[in-house]
Amino acid sequence: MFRILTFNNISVKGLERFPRDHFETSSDIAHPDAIMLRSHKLQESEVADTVLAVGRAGAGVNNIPVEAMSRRGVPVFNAPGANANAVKELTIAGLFLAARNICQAWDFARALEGSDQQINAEVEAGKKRFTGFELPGRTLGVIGLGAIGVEVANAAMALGMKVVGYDPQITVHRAWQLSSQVEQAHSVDELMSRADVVTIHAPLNEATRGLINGSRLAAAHPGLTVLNFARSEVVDEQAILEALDRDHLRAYICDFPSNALKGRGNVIALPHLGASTVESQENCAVMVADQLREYLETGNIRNAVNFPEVVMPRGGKGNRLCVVNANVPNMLGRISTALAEAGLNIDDMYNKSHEELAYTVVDVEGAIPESVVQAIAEVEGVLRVRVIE
Ligand SMILES: NC(=O)C1=CN([C@@H]2O[C@H](COP(=O)(O)OP(=O)(O)OC[C@H]3O[C@@H](n4cnc5c(N)ncnc54)[C@H](O)[C@@H]3O)[C@@H](O)[C@H]2O)C=CC1
Ligand SMILES: O=C(O)CCC(=O)C(=O)O
Repeated sequence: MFRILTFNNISVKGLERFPRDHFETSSDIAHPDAIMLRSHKLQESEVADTVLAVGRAGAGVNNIPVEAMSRRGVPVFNAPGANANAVKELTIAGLFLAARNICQAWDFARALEGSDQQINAEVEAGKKRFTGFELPGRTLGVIGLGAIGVEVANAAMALGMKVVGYDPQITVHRAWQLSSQVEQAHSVDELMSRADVVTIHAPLNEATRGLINGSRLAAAHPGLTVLNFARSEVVDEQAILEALDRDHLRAYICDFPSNALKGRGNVIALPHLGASTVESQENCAVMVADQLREYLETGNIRNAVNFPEVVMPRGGKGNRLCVVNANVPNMLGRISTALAEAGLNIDDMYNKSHEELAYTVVDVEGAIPESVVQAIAEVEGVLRVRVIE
């Protein structure tokens, strides 16, 4: 029986991927084998020693202590692309809200009082305050051309915008998906100097914290609009507010409310709704549940942010040994020596590394004695050993 501890509202469609005869899922489990969560800050919870894997039913993993999990030999899975359409749609909605001052205009209209004739008079007199701009010909700068950024860039092209993108680590896969009309910026500064609207779709990490700062805003076109559906900390919020106060920034549209943003006419802060569609919640939960289940049952790893991709079909009738170790020379030799010394014949073997970690899966003929597991666990650099029968 595998026990999955859940945080947040995980789609039932995802939880149903765990067969009840050998999986238990609950938000109240003392010694879980895995954790499945959305935005819960795992840094604030104790992660039990029994945890073999963590699954983020979403894209961003800044709410998970990934490095600490790596040191424990625990893969952290996410769901690349599974919520990209949802975030794209909300980002494009944010673009329209900003371009046409829709929220401010709606507030104005909702507050109108008097007879219909009086309301109509106020509408005609007041509407000039909400004059907006159209998108064709305007330039959208997209920072981060991954699953979401590429979809936003392509959608903006279809709306007639010019699009300039910046991503120092764009993958070949994403580059193929991107409209060939999207122009490349070679730096954030270049992108900001060319854009009328900037949208950020990069992960939060030390390189992206405060990416949109005071000096970058000052160098941007007057009247710039910033869309942030990534994470609140990728912008320097104070610098955003100061640029809004100077009317240098036209609007800030984001998914991350805060006290400082409250009550500002040219700020729209949504309650972290980017991925909140039925479809996206299902896609993310199903994808991550499948990955967790496969890892627990077979040791195979798909879409872990801190581990290599290792998928080896299960061969023979023997045991499978899964070893997580530091990515240093001769580990593979020491694992296979320990197996050979115990007279165990290897059916199949797969070893791959990712940054400082390596992961080895070995199918052997017959059962692996506990003494062999112990010997491998004691090899310097081995972080975790697991036998799957
Ligand atoms: N508001 C919401 O509900 C949601 C927010 N997000 C946020 O959006 C982020 C992006 O999501 P995806 O597109 O699915 O991730 P992704 O991993 O597919 O794409 C991220 C892209 O950012 C690029 N990147 C990394 N560092 C960069 C830098 N310094 N400058 C420019 N680009 C950089 C990467 O090379 C990658 O291509 C997530 O990490 C998460 O923080 C994601 C889903 C929902
Ligand atoms: O699960 C959610 O609603 C948040 C999604 C998100 O921020 C992400 O996937 O990075």
